[in-house]
Amino acid sequence: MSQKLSFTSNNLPLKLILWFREIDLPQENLATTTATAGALLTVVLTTAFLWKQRSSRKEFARIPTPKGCYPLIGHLLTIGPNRMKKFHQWHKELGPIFYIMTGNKPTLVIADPYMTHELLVTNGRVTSDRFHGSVRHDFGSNKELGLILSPPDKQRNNKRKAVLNALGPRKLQDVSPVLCKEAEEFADMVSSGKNTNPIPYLLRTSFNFILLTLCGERTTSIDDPLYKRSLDMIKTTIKYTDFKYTFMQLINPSLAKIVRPFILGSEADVKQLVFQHYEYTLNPFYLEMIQKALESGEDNLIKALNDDMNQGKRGSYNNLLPSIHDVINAGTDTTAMTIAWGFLILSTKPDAQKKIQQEIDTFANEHNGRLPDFSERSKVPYLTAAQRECFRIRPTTDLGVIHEAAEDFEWRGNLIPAGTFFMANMVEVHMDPVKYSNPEEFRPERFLDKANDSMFASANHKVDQRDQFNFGWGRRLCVGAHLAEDQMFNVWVQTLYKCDIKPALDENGNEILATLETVPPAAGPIVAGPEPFEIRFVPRNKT
Ligand code: HEM
Repeated sequence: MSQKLSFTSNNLPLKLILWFREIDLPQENLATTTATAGALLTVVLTTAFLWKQRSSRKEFARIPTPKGCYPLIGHLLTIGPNRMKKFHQWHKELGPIFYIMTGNKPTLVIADPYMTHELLVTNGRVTSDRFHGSVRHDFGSNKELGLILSPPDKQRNNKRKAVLNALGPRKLQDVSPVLCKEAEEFADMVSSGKNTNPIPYLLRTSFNFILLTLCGERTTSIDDPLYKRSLDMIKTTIKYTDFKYTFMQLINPSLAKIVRPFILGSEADVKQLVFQHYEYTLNPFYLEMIQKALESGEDNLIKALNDDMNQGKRGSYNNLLPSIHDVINAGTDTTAMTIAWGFLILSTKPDAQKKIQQEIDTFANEHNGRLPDFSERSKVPYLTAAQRECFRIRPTTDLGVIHEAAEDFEWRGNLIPAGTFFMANMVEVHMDPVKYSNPEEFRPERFLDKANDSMFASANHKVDQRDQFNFGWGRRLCVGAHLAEDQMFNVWVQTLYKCDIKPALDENGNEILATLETVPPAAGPIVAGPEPFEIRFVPRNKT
C-alpha cells in the first residue's frame, strides 16, 4: 500500500485528502494512524497557509501596475505630458489603486477615499513622511526645514502646534473684520461689468490675507511694489519645484549625473542658484516682515510663533523663517485658485447664484445691511454647500501633496516598502460614486446638512463623515484650512452680494462661456489652478 505523494501539485490540500481516502488501513491501528495523519495534515496545511501568506506579503503583491516601466526612469516617460489623463486611463484599466515607478520611487496612486484614509490616516504613523530630495531640501533656509518638508518628528509636531494655534478659529475671529474688508475691496475692484480675468486680483487678495495674518501689512494694488516683489519670489520658489528639477531627483542617480548638465546645469550650479534665492531674496524679505510684526501694536501670527518657538525673545529668528516661507507659499496660490474655479463654475449657473444671493439679502435685511461673517455661515447654508460642491468638482491640488512611507508596513496583504510615495488622486477621490451619488452632477444640495460644520472640522472626521478631502490627510492635514475657508467665505459673500457673475462677451455681444471643458487646469507642480480665463462681475440691480 505504498502510495507516492507528488508535491508538485498546485492543490496540495486536495492531493492529501485523496491520498488519505485511498489508503487501505489495518483496523486495529486505525485510531493511532488517523491521529498521526491528522497531525501531519495540520502541519502541512499550516505550512502551506503560512507560505501562501508570506508570498502574498511581497511588495505590492495584490496591487496592479501599468505597462511601460523602463529601467532607470520607471514610468516617468510613459506618464506623458498630461498626468491626470494618463492616471484616469490607468484607473479605468486597473482599478482604484495601482503602483508605478516614479523614476526610482515606487508610488501608489489611489482613487478611492476609503483606501486613501486607511493608508494615510489609519497607517498615518508610518505614512506621514515627505520626500527628501536634495534640491527641495536646500529650500530649508538656514538648514531649518519648514512644516511642509520636515519629517514627522517631535520638532515638527511642535512647529505644527504653534502654527495651528496661531491660525485657529479663535485667533482668526479677532482679525475677521480686517479680512472682511479685504474681500469687500476685491468685490469693488472687479465689479466693472467688463470682461475680467479674476486670477491676478484673487492672488493679491489672497496674499493680503496671508500678509495681514502674519504681520498686519497689506498691499494696495496689483502694481504695488511690495506685491510685485512678493509675487516674483513666490514664482521663483515654485519654479525650483517644477518638473525638471523634481525629475532629476527621482531618476536613477547615475543617469541624473549624465543628463543633469544638459537640462539644468551642474548640481553645484543649481545649488548655488537656490542658495542665492534664499540668502539674498527670501530671507531678507522675511526678516523685514518679522521686524514689522514684532514692532506692531496688534497681535499677529509672527508674534505668536516667536512667543511659542523663542519664548518671545528678540534676536535670532532663523527658526521662524521656514514657517513664514511655508505659510506664504502654501497659502497664496491655493486659496486664490480655489476661489477662481468656484467663480468659473458659478458663471454658467445663474440659478445657484440667485439662491445664494437670496440668502445673503435676507441676512442683510435682518441685520441692518451687515453681511454675514464666517462665524455666521450657518445662516447661508446654500452658499457654503455650493462652495463645497465647486471644491469637490474641481480640486485645487490634483494629487494632494505627496506623502512618503517612513518604514515598511503591511496593508491588505501587501508589503508597502519604506520610501513608497502616496499620491491621493484628488480628482478621482471626489468623483467616487459610493461617497458622492451621481458625482458628475453639480448638486450643492448634497452638502446642505453640513452648514454647521466647517471644512476644517470636517477634515478631522472619519472618512464617512468628511465632506471633501482637499485639505489632505491625517497628520499632514493643511494647517491653513481655517484661514482659507474664512477667506473663501468672505470673498463669495461680498462678491455675490454686489455682483452677478456672468460669462464674458465677444465684440458682437455674444457670450464666451468659460467652463470646466474650455478652461483646463494649468499643470503646476502641486496647485492645479485654471489657465487664465475671463468672466464678468456685473453690479447687481437690487431693486
Ligand atoms: C483652499 C486653499 C488650500 C488648499 C486646497 C490647501 C491644501 C493643502 C494640502 C492638500 C496639503 C497637504 C496635506 C497632506 O499632505 O495630506 C496642505 C498642507 C499645508 N498647507 Fe494648505 N491648503 C490651502 C490653504 C492654505 C493656507 C491659507 C495656508 C497657510 C496659512 C496653508 C498652509 C499649509 C501648510 C503649512 C501645509 C503643510 C502641513 C504639513 O505638512 O504638516 N494652506 N494644504
